[in-house]
Amino acid sequence: MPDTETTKAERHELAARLGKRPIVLVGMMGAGKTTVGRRLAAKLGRRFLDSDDEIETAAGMTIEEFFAAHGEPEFRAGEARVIARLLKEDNIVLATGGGAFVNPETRALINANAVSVWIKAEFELLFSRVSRRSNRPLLKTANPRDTLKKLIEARYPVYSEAHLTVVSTDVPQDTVANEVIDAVATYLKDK
Ligand SMILES: Nc1ncnc2c1ncn2[C@@H]1O[C@H](COP(=O)(O)OP(=O)(O)O)[C@@H](O)[C@H]1O
Ligand SMILES: O=C(O)C1=C[C@@H](OP(=O)(O)O)[C@@H](O)[C@H](O)C1
Ligand SMILES: [Mg+2]
Repeated sequence: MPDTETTKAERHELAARLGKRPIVLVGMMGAGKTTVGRRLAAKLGRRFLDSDDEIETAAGMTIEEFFAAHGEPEFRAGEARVIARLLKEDNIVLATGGGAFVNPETRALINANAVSVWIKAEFELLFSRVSRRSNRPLLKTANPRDTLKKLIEARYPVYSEAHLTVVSTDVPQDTVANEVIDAVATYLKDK
């Protein structure tokens, strides 16, 4: 979408309706939460935060190293704490790690304090993206395709509790970011 006067005006209106409330992106690994979130924040003049980045900085190690050193339960506890803290920030776009919204307390906190958006992508697209890099410890199994399928089955009902869903097909991240803006604007108009 070109950065026309109309879209600028629409973004202004969106900002007014949204106030300082965070926009939080949820969904499967590889959906594009981090890349789209960064783009979205730039478009809206908001600060971009990523729960995985915060954990990496606080722990002084990568997510992969964290899983290896401390295991998944400790990662999930840290993730929940980090997100609760970040949700107190104003004017942010927060990209969560794919498992964060599965935690019922985190999910309730996000939905009470932010506008949540499920970035939804179909299996083959997700798989092609996550298999390009090997930094997702949950997929280090004998059959990563099967693991990803099972995670999708288990998590889709949970992600559907987000306020909004934006389907990400194989289009540029900029397009997906604009679709999120449109979806949030429509949602807030109905409120
Ligand atoms: N719309 C898009 N078009 C092309 N590549 C994308 C798009 N969204 C994400 N990607 C790529 O897919 C991979 C996973 O994206 P990422 O933002 O890390 O997803 P998530 O944070 O949801 O796991 C990255 O290599 C990223 O560059
Ligand atoms: O789906 C998951 O449980 C995870 C997703 C990852 O984040 P992205 O969704 O940003 O890849 C990261 O938090 C960790 O590897 C666990
Ligand atoms: Mg991410």
